[in-house]
Amino acid sequence: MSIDVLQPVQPPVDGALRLCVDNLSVLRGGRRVLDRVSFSLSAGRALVVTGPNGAGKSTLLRALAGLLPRAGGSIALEGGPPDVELPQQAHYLAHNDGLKSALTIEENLDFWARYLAQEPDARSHTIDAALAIVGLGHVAAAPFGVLSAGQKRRAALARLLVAFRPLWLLDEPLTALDRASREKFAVAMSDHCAQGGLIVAATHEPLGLDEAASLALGGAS
Ligand SMILES: Nc1ncnc2c1ncn2[C@@H]1O[C@H](COP(=O)(O)OP(=O)(O)OP(=O)(O)O)[C@@H](O)[C@H]1O
Repeated sequence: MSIDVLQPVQPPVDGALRLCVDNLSVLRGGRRVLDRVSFSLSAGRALVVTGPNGAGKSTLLRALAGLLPRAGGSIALEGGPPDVELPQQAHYLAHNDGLKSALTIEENLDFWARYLAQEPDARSHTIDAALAIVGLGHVAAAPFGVLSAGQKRRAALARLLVAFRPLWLLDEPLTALDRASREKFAVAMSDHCAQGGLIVAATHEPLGLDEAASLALGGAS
């Protein structure tokens, strides 16, 4: 199978990255869902985005991932390679797991690792290592489609590990995870931050990170 590859991402200078969101406004269906949202996040830090249903958490993540246009304001990942766009420096984990039902978990992760065209980087995990971290080594050869809901989410989280991207954008990452899996993923998130990564996570539940900053969005619908 031949696949188009994204531009390789050079590892950022540790500690130099900073996500800066300034007066961000986003419309959905003509309605201003995000109105002049501002925050900044340094390398090594995590931001937990909270708010009631409809507050705009997914909208914020999609805008950061470059999937929704801005109605105003700016988004910048400062300190990274100037010729690489922000979405190519990010992993975006949506509600959808982003894996193919008919492919095995190994095949899915192999696709993502090659698609993301990672240069050799000590911060990327092998597929075996990523599966071990999320506790799916025993079902590596099973089609993604036959997994349980929690196993599917764990496979989606393994996708974050097989190619290093400094910025993780996570929409309800803990959905369907049992307690042990949540604890393991909390360790993976801490490790990512310790490596100079940044995390923006929308969640209704505690992420298990001790020192995460928080951003509360208002306005339910
Ligand atoms: N394609 C769309 N067209 C019109 N309105 C939309 C569209 N997508 C989302 N919205 C609206 O935008 C608002 C924000 O939705 P969003 O999914 O960002 O909320 P959320 O905070 O992530 O909610 P939840 O906690 O339920 O996941 C909601 O009122 C939603 O109905």
